[in-house]
Amino acid sequence: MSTHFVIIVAAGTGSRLGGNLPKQFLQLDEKPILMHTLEKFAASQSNPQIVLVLSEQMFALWDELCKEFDFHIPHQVTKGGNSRFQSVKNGIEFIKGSPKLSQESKIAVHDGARPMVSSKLIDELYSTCNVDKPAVIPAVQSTNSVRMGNQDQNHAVDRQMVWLVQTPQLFMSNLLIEAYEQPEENYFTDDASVVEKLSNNLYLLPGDQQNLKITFEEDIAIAQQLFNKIKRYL
Ligand SMILES: Nc1ccn([C@@H]2O[C@H](COP(=O)(O)OP(=O)(O)OP(=O)(O)O)[C@@H](O)[C@H]2O)c(=O)n1
Ligand SMILES: C[C@](O)(CO)[C@H](O)COP(=O)(O)O
Repeated sequence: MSTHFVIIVAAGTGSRLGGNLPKQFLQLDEKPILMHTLEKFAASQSNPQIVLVLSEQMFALWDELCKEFDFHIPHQVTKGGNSRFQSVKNGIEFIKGSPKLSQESKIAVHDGARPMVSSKLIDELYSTCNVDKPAVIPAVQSTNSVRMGNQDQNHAVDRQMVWLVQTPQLFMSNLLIEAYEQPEENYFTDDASVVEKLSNNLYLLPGDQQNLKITFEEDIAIAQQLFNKIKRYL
């Protein structure tokens, strides 16, 4: 059976949230956000090898947190870059050194700042990705009406045609590796936009409204409410 991988990018500074520590190290439901994210992959049936991309300055902090929270999920750490693109690229370079990488391997790329991802969604994504669907992207539709343009000039668009993209994004290894060989562009805001240059075969799989990205301070409060709700049903 071939080995699959996930690159969890967590080398950002969290400038929109602010504070002394990057958001992925802040606590949610009594442990650092990033630990929730890794736990979801470890609990999935896909059970990918986890490559965690951290800013080099945060290596020591992460080690301390793992000891403090008795966190033992197996993972390998590599250093991040100055942009999300560069951090993913470093994660790919790390995987390229693995003897377990093969043509059949699937590589997911996930934001460390999305701790609410479900193991069910992770498994759906890994099992949908194959040679015929080499790029599988979770996405949800807008519950708001959508307009395109600027403040002065804008027009309504059919919201059925608009998809809000999430992570983890799943790729056959050779496609992702080749896509990340191209130079970085400003419009590369996710991995689908990088892969799009090589392939227009991007499949959208229904994502999950709860799979929110912690971006602003209020997102932590929303995520905590979701955790509380989940625990009430356990
Ligand atoms: N140089 C970077 C920038 C971002 N990321 C990661 O990419 C994910 C999505 O990025 P975002 O939510 O924008 O995080 P930040 O860049 O940290 O936030 P901000 O844009 O507010 O500074 C995060 O898990 C973040 O840690 C990364 O690994 N390396
Ligand atoms: C990758 C991503 O989460 C997909 O929605 C998103 O593009 C990241 O954007 P950010 O501005 O780097 O948070």
